[in-house]
Amino acid sequence: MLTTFLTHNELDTISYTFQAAIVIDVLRATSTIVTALSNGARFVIPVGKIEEAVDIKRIQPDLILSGERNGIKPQGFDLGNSPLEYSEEVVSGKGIILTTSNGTKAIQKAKKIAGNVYIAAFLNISYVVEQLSAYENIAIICAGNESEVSYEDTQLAGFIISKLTECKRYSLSDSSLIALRTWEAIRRPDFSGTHSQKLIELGFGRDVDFCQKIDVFPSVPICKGERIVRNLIK
Ligand SMILES: O=C(O)[C@H](CS(=O)(=O)O)OP(=O)(O)O
Ligand SMILES: [Mg+2]
Repeated sequence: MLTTFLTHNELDTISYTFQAAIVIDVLRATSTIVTALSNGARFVIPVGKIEEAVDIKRIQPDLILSGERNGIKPQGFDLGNSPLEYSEEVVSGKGIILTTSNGTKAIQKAKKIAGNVYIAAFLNISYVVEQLSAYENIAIICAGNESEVSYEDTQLAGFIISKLTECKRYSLSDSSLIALRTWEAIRRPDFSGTHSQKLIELGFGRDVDFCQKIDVFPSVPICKGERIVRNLIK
């Protein structure tokens, strides 16, 4: 069964569990996590609140404190939520604390409903599908924007469902069918939604271009305890 959640707020009332969950926040948290780990970061700690992130940094000052609120890097933070900031020179060998508006909250909620939690972006989609095809009962979690559906996240969910159902027979929830049909209508990333526009207005147009790239990084981040680590695909 493939069950899709179109926003992270939908997880608040879930009382059942899944073998695996995949978290999608194309703009921009999961694109940033995939990029950071692929560029050699040792781990990412996803955190819901700014104060929590700052507390971790106080105890472990060597970690990079990063994230955003309203798209912008909070005062005193080392990095924002732009994947392009997470170059090899900046993150290689480092641990990162990340707090964002939606993505890191979605990851924390995913950990409550599944033992195996993976992180997806267009940047690593085929590698994600390879890992997921081992499971029968999968939650596909789109972060969305608070309780609003995100167009890009829904497209990627549909792309993943399209690839998974090519290799195996799965039942689809209605939300999975909505995501699949959204993807099938275009069959390429279409970043014409409101979030892309907002990021372009904030000066992050290059992020919007970058996050549309497919299969740039052969790695699938996976949650291990409080950390997200790189699962290198050979
Ligand atoms: O930084 C982002 O892209 C968003 C925040 S906003 O929608 O731009 O305000 O955060 P995310 O948690 O990655 O969706
Ligand atoms: Mg988002």
